[in-house]
Amino acid sequence: MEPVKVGLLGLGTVGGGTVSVLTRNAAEIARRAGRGIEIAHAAAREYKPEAIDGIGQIGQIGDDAFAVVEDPEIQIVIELIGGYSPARELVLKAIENGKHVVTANKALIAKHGNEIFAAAQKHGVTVGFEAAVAGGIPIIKALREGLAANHIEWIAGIINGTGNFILTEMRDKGRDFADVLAEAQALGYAEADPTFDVEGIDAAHKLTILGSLAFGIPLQFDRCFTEGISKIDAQDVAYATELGYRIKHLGIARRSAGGIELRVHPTLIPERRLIANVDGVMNAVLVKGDAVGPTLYYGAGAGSLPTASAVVADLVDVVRALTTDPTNRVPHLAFQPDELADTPVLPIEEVETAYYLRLSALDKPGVMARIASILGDQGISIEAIKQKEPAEGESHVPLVMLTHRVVEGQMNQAIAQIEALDSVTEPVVRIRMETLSG
Ligand SMILES: NC(=O)C1=CN([C@@H]2O[C@H](COP(=O)(O)OP(=O)(O)OC[C@H]3O[C@@H](n4cnc5c(N)ncnc54)[C@H](O)[C@@H]3O)[C@@H](O)[C@H]2O)C=CC1
Ligand SMILES: N[C@@H](CC=O)C(=O)O
Ligand code: NA
Repeated sequence: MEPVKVGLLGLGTVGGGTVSVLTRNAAEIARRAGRGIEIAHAAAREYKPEAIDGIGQIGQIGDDAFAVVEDPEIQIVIELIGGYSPARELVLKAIENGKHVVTANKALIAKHGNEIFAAAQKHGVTVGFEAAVAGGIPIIKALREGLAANHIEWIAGIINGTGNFILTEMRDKGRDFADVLAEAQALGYAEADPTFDVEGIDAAHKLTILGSLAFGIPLQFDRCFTEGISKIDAQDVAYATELGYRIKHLGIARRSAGGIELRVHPTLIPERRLIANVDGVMNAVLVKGDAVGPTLYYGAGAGSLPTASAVVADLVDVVRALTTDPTNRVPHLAFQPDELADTPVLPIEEVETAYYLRLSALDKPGVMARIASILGDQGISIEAIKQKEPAEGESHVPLVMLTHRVVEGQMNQAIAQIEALDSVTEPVVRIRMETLSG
């Protein structure tokens, strides 16, 4: 049989890796897919030909991405340019032209996925996006297929490689934030705009997708609570370590009584937990299903070849299904499109969790009692408290506390009252704790 002709948009970190993987493993991939796969037409504004193994295998390379999606020879378009626009227009045009799409673009799927999947359904084509979440880890496949029997209770994941790389290097080697970020950029891990990595936006894109796959709800990126790693203080990393915890940037999607929690934020995790020991660019996703129990998926969350592994896996899936009836294909969001639920996504004020608090209070009688009574009035009980040594010549002492679970709205009120005390001069630092198994 003739090889399938695919079009490739973007020849950067992931695009280049995709060309390399398709070249080096061509024979095995063809044995799996049932046909050879040929990159007949590629487009990139910029690329380094010398850095891409197999570049010579590409039929035609130009700089006009729309020429690829309009090319009648192309059956499948791989979108690896990133960003919202023109990626959205290119993908919609490819779909309208009856082409299947594979993309690594989580920003695009999280924000425009509902529109894109509806268009794909209308035109009988598939959009693969395995590379969009946790890089090379086949987590989308696991949720859509491997765990299809389960009522999913929660998901918790380290889903940004750049952020995890930064936190790990800072903790283990005492390196500077900006210096590690520059290295992550040089290694091709970071987003075009690295604030997406460090402010949690990239993780929120990915969690939005995971939440929809797990709970069968439409994609709602705007409802995902998002806090990044840029404000994590070295003091808190050290205090957390003393208390037996690691600080990781976690995405949590969880069913609770009132709705669904979708939140990404720095999180204290007991250091004995496997996920607390996932370091560097590695990602890990924990999924708890009612039948299977907890499951854990681990692998490289970013980088050229690991991400290309997921892109090419999607490509193989699409090629295998080219001749099947579109209605028999695995649904994009794991649930049939007309079976998506309108379960609300909860505002963060309604989420219940435990907290690490650090505050700086004047070292005089009665202050601690006042703070304890504010917390008590909000129904917040303290599990552990440590008073640290004040810095030389300082009249304020750092107080570190771990609380039991409380609804965030109540914690907000307690923190506002504590910060209003004359004896407390700096904002209270609050880091949420991982309490899923509790
Ligand atoms: N780098 C990584 O480790 C991972 C990246 N991703 C996603 O993969 C996608 C690609 O990322 P990277 O390869 O890292 O980006 P990159 O910046 O290395 O490469 C982007 C490529 O697209 C080209 N391009 C951009 N706009 C274009 C346009 N309008 N027309 C034609 N060419 C255009 C650039 O010239 C370049 O060749 C993004 O959506 C990113 O979020 C997903 C998982 C991991
Ligand atoms: N910038 C992202 C790339 C992969 O999705 C990350 O660092 O995780
Ligand atoms: Na993946």
